[in-house]
Amino acid sequence: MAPTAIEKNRPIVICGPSGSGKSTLLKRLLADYPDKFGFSISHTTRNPRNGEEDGREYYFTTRDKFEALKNEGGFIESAQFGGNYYGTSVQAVKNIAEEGRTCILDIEMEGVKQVKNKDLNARYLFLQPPSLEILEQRLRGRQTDSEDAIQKRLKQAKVELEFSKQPGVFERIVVNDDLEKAWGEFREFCVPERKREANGSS
Ligand SMILES: Nc1ncnc2c1ncn2[C@@H]1O[C@H](COP(=O)(O)OP(=O)(O)OP(=O)(O)O)[C@@H](O)[C@H]1O
Repeated sequence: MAPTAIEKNRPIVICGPSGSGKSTLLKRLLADYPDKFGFSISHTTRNPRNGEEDGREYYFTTRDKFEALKNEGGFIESAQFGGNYYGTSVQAVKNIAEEGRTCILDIEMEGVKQVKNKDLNARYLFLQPPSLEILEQRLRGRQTDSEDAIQKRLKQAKVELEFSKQPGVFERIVVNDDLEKAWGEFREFCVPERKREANGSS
């Protein structure tokens, strides 16, 4: 039987503490392979703003439809902000595979557990900072977080590092010490050699 889109284009879950370098590596991946990857489009019950299109920025939906899909287990995760629902549906991830792209899910620990409960055939990579001390330096260095936020992130990082050690959760752990080395390992996981040689056609 021919492989399904999701079997051919397995989604990639990237998880790692805040400040471990996920955005840095993902930015490089998308710049180097602009046609290969995609991000799923979220559902929302909020109204579209001027210029927003259904299926581009969001899948716009009603509360009733959102709740029905949620009750059917159609969401990987969902949350409420400002009185509106937002969520990532299983189908939105499958849609990226059907377009011939690999869906990237940049998610935290709870999200990883949710994805594992869905039939998404995902591959899981954990990005690990070299140490908590270096993670703290990097969080301070990027100058985007308050002291309070840094402390919260470090506390959560400890929980996530423990989680990453559980056997069978992550297929690959990349330590982001030297950036070039981490990039090489990250790219190898996301774009295995044989696919690079085939120029992305396999
Ligand atoms: N190997 C590295 N060596 C030194 N600095 C690095 C390295 N990798 C990333 N950084 C720096 O560390 C900081 C945190 O990286 P980044 O913002 O990519 O983390 P993140 O995992 O995406 O965080 P968040 O989850 O909060 O978005 C950035 O300032 C980045 O430039």
